[in-house]
Amino acid sequence: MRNSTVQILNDPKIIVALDFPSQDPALALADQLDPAKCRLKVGKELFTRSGPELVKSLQGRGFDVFLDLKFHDIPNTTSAAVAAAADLGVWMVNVHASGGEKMMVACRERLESFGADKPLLIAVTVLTSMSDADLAGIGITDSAEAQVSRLAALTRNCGLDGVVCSAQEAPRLKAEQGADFQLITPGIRPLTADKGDQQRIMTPTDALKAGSDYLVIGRPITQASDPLAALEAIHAEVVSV
Ligand SMILES: O=c1ccn([C@@H]2O[C@H](COP(=O)(O)O)[C@@H](O)[C@H]2O)c(=O)[nH]1
Repeated sequence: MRNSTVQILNDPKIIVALDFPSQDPALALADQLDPAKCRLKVGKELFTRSGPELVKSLQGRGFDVFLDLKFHDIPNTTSAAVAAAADLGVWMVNVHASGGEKMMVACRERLESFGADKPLLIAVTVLTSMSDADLAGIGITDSAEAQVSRLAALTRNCGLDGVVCSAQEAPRLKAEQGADFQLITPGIRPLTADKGDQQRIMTPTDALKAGSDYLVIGRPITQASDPLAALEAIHAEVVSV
């Protein structure tokens, strides 16, 4: 069962991406962090190495976990995968919106049996590492903003809780899909941080002002010389937005 205590008491907006190669550095960082100030994201590398046990270890430390495996497969396979994530008691799980309507509806329906313990189900629109030119390279001639808008509308019509998008798209999506449709935004970069491979970026404060519900932040925290200080600085910046 999901630990909902933290969620009831408060609603941390920062999700720290634990993009580490193994369990030890991930837990070492988690042990410095406060579940009242952040949630944690487990992605493909860490989950492939350390799996459900690592998720359980993080939950045992009081953290809500976003399992960011971006499932993209046929409806039967993907819905079984999100049910497996729900069995793990994660707070949030995701699929790719480009998997289409039948896949997303199958996932939502499969989670209904989990009742109040079901995780939030969200869909990735256009990866924040992609520009308009990158989209053209895969045959999508619309802008990233237009493609995100189209996939967000599809996601909402399928009854999911929200999308992963860039904070740059947040004002348009809030206007089109409503305030309750959750926007989870990676590509967050404090002014002094390296952009790295991200294309559609925004600062933490600007992202919240634009309408982001949750900020996914990895390297600006995990690669900082003092990760705890980096998180504290971002937390202090956004707590009053
Ligand atoms: O569109 C997307 C979807 C997921 N991500 C993930 O978020 C973090 C971002 O990490 P940074 O180090 O802050 O760039 C990472 O785990 C990605 O897999 C994304 O960036 N964009």
